[in-house]
Amino acid sequence: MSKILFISPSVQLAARAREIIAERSLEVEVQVASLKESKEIAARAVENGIKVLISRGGNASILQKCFAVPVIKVKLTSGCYIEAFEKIRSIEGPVAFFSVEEIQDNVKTLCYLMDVESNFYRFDNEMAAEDVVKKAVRDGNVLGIGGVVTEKYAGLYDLDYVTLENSREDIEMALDSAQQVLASLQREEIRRKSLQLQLQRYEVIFNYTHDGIIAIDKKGKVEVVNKQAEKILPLKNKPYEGQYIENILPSTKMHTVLRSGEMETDELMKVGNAIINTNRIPIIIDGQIEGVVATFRDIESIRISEQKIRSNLHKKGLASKYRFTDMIGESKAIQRAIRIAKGYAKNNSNILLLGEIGVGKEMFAHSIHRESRRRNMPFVVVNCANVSPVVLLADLQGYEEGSSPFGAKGHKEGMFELAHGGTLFLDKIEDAPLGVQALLLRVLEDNEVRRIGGDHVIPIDVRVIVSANKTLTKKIEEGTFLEELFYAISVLTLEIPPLRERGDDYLLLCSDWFRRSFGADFRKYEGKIKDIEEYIKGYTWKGNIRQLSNFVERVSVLLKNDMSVEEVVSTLPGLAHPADEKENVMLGKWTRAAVLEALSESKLNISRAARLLNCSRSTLYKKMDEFNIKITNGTT
Ligand SMILES: Nc1ncnc2c1ncn2[C@@H]1O[C@H](COP(=O)(O)OP(=O)(O)OP(=O)(O)O)[C@@H](O)[C@H]1O
Repeated sequence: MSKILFISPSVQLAARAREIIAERSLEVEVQVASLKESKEIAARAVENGIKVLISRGGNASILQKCFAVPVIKVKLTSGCYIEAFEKIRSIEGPVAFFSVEEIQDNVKTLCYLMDVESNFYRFDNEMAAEDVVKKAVRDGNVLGIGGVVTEKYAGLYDLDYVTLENSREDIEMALDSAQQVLASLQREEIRRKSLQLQLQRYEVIFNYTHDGIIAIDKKGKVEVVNKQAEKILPLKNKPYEGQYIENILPSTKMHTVLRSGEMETDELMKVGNAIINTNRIPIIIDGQIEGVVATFRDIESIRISEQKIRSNLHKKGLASKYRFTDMIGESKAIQRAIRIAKGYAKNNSNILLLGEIGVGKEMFAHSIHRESRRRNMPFVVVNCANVSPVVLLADLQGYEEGSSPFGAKGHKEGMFELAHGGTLFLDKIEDAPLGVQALLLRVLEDNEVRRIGGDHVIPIDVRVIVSANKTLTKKIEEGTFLEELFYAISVLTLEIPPLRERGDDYLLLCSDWFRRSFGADFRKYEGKIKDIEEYIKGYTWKGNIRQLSNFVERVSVLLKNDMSVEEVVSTLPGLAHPADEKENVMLGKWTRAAVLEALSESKLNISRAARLLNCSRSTLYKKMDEFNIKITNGTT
């Protein structure tokens, strides 16, 4: 549909315009209309989507006054007067020029040079047109020159008349201008729409983010407040926009950032019962502070919703059970392993955990998952030892209806599918049969899995952590473990030290397990337990963690059966030579996230947070300073 309408006051002009439009294959509609009709026609056209109007003389002036759309005028250039001046030369007496706008100066100059007595009459509507013609006749003019409106009245009052017609160039110029105006309007429209889209997008983000947001201008007046900010903060004096920030949030610190221009991030504060994390960011344009935007996050509620997700996963048995803080051990060896594991947790590559039986490989896998970005997604454990290849394949791949290798009914999701988005822990990978190894290699390479009997592949996003003992290398040499699979799973490798290399950690483990084993009765047996602990202090534990846990269990049973300490110690098999040296160096325990979590859990109570982190208040203050964690008393 055409977007340009040419409203012509004369039939002749319309015919010429149509000719040019057809020649140049333009999309322009042409209509002939008198001064009276043109307004109505234009109104309808604009309603139907016309974006640009073209017209001439009085019509054009009226349309310009009445409509917001651009109106392009077909101008009467000096060339239009050639015919008129030919005629003037052949007559005697004054000549009347009729026009809506001022007659061009060069026409007046020509009259002067040709010694023509000329009178100029202007009008701006139909009635005025008749009046000016009557006046011209009364004034004794012998010839009238003008457009089609006055032509009609010249005939009526018997005035000889020359109708001015536009040249081809005049029409072409108007058509070109109209095309250019339309093109720029359309460009503007596209820009406007994309701006609107962007604005709407920001509005949605602004109102549906979990963060509260407040923006103030350079005078400290509130520009916007989102819904979350209202929920999180005790704001006063609605409506907020246009008010000084202090009026709606008296203890705000946004104006200090407005003065300093320095951003303040991750400040913690207590608002009512909630712990809020705040960022205050100055908006700086060309070196000038133009305002401040502050974001607020209720960490308590985030923690609660994360807990909800985790508890759902727990219900399904797909959540990790341990985190690094559950790990007992202060030896250099275990702390080094924990530090490396925490580094691996941030990465997304597959991990190989190497270590003897019961050194805590599975506990490390759980903790790595818990520390990783995938923490709220499933953690799935698959034991590769002592399981038949058929069962293991069916467990990993899943099967479609009617394809169960055991004739079971229905379909089953495979472990890879269950672990989607999270972590799959393959325990004792060295025992995986070759067929299973081949499947694992395929899945790890392609990131997709196909159920047994399935006809389509399922894309998966899973991080794989595997555990193995030292026999893995031997199996690769023997050819019973695929070398390619080893490379795929061992991008990051962590060797977990055996308990005998962890100094006095066995004592810490014992003491923790005794507490758990005796529970509420601990106080009753505390004396005897202390004696046992004193006794084993002089020895080095030669067994692994599992043996130590069995030892604690046995001692607990014996003590509960009223055996004396002497009797109990006589049955201690795992103890050997006295420890040569004590290793008790704390390393790598501190992360910003751990400090924030402890502060959040303790509701910003420094003493409680320090207890949670197992350190003194002054150490905690030092660490908060190091990690740039500030606690303020205000609300923002
Ligand atoms: N540092 C630790 N602190 C507290 N408990 C631990 C620690 N390391 C291991 N344990 C406990 O010891 C037991 C054995 O740990 P885990 O199952 O993680 O070892 P593993 O190396 O995976 O054993 P396996 O070789 O038999 O698969 C678990 O009950 C675990 O909770």
